[in-house]
Amino acid sequence: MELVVTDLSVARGGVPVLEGVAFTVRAGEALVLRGPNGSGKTTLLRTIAGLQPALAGHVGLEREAMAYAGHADGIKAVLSVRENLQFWADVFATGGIDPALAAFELEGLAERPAGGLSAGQKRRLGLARMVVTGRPVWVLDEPTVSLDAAAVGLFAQAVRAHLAGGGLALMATHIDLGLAEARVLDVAPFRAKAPALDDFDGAFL
Ligand SMILES: Nc1ncnc2c1ncn2[C@@H]1O[C@H](COP(=O)(O)OP(=O)(O)OP(=O)(O)O)[C@@H](O)[C@H]1O
Repeated sequence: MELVVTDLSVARGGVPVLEGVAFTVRAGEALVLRGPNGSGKTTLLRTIAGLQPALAGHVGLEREAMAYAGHADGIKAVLSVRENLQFWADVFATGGIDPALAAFELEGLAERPAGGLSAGQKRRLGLARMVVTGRPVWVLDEPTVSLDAAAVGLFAQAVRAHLAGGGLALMATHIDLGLAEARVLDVAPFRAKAPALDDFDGAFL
């Protein structure tokens, strides 16, 4: 299993953001995307996860291999923590949810309605969903937002376990996860160039 991204160009709102992005992430590896606000990390992750079309280039893995966690946690507020995870286990036809509850220390919150959780607890539940999917490729956008230091440690542990099990992870984050083994890719060199104006005067009309 490997994620091979070749000459990928991505756009937001029809405007090219990054172009010529290329990298490979192999089983057991994590790649962290870095870059300033607005540099295109979210757009790149969404494109790789198949949530929006690419302008050009190729993602060498099918969407079904990936589990994506974006800024929204994808939580059903009226369901309990346990019911939320069971829902995802049913959707992905995977086994029990206990390892996911344990990985993010959610056992004590299992019967609580998810809508009443704190922001960090909701994020822990959203990340526990990744464990439940059983999918080998985790695509994570700012996974540690709202997490305290202890929960960041739980997340790093969960990623390590995922890699050790033959999975791989691609994530955008501004903070140091303590995953020394993760490679880092700065997206800034891939910034799309502004298109050349072929009608300079017309641009002012
Ligand atoms: N609808 C839109 N039309 C045009 N440009 C947009 C639209 N929505 C977002 N953008 C721009 O696209 C660029 C890429 O945004 P993106 O969210 O991918 O960046 P990011 O690297 O994830 O940023 P952050 O670190 O702040 O999360 C930004 O400059 C943003 O302002």
